Amino acid sequence: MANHTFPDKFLDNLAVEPGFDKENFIEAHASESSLTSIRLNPFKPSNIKTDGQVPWCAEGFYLNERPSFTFDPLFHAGAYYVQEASSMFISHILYSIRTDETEPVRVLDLCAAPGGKSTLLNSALQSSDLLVANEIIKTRVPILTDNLNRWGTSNTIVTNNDPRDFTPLKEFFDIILVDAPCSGSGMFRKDPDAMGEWSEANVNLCHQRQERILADIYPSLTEDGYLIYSTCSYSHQENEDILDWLCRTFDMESIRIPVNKEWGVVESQSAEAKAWGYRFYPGKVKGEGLFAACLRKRENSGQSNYKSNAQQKLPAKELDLVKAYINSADDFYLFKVNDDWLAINREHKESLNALHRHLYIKKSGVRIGKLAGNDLIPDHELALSNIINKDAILSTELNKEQAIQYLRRDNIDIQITGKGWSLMTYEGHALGWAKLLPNRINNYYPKEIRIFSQKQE
Ligand SMILES: C[S@@+](CC[C@H](N)C(=O)[O-])C[C@H]1O[C@@H](n2cnc3c(N)ncnc32)[C@H](O)[C@@H]1O
Repeated sequence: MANHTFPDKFLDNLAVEPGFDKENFIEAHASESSLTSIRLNPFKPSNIKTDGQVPWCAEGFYLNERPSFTFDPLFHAGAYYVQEASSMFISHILYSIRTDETEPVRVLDLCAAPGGKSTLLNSALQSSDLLVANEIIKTRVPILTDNLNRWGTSNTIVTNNDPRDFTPLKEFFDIILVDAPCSGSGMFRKDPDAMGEWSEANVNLCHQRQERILADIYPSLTEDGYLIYSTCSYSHQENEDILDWLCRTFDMESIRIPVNKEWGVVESQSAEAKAWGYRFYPGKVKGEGLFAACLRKRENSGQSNYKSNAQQKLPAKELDLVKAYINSADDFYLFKVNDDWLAINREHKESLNALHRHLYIKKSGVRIGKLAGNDLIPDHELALSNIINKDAILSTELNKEQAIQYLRRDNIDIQITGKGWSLMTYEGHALGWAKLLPNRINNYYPKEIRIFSQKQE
């Protein structure tokens, strides 16, 4: 950080913000030490050693050293996600606003890739709740689906759409997270080179884009639904000014979120509407820069009809074959896309059909696989999912070295026991599939996500 200086006007602009401590902020950015934090997957319990809890997230933990995540099979199994600690505050907001968990909700994460906040939200949801994770940029969709596949839940749909494509889905989502594209100053400590790209002109452009995104998505929020807005920028224009614009343009009320004083989070209020915002400054919090706020919609955008009679006729024999691979199969809506069988929690069938009419769906629930005669060619998504019926399937437990060989798609040094499709597991967590043959193992770990690096960091 020593060779980087803050952009002109950046610190002057920040100096007027409540709770901003210039010296402390500069010192935090000058320090060489970087924070590493992970969030454990509640659906894949593990014994990962951690070094202290992230105060605002029960599943968030700091690590004193940054290990080589690439060479940790548990990372590939989805036992945890590597996430910056401040971001985890979004789940604190979700828990604060959601007082009745028996009432299912539809949640949209509009700007979702690479999926940090999608997996965070998903951890706080039940299978009867639906999470739609959307990413506008096509090339960023695969990383989002990979991360959600690793998380393993079956109540998630991934879409690849512009925010404006959601406008016709009137009153569809009960909770929308807009983790908006922003000028990124909150990441200066992690990525000092970003300082060179910062400018007031870009902050203004970001502000305009944020307004556009929010205007497009607003009709799809239900009356009394919650909008969670966040950025990793410190700029007033992208934060409190956006809250004022929302309250001026729409009928929305600000929601105050309880924060513990010891967390170091600064509560701010916008100038006009006095809407609450939560500012995270490195040096004050153990995390990077973040702004987050929550508002409730108080008007109705005119309901659309989402009832659908769409029904696929599915061959009963095939259906039975597929069901054998799923736990509590009757809880799922099974359907086919081309030759692939997929499963999503039964409650989400209508939502899926409604979304299908407006959006490009890239993932829905869990892809089970293809049938070839009486055999299932199982999909990688099924291996990582928490709906797989492990009793019906052969498993091969690997040690760390063998797991790395498997994740690289190398030959695995192992005595073969059994025959046919086998889950390859590490510490009991599935990594993917292999086919066991009498004298060799065919490694089916997906090529695109294999470990490419030869050297352990
Ligand atoms: C801050 S990042 C999201 C990080 C993500 N929520 C997470 O926690 O992993 C913002 C995302 O917005 C997307 N984006 C860029 N322009 C956009 C636009 N005009 N509308 C919607 N999303 C946009 C970017 O591709 C990026 O994935």
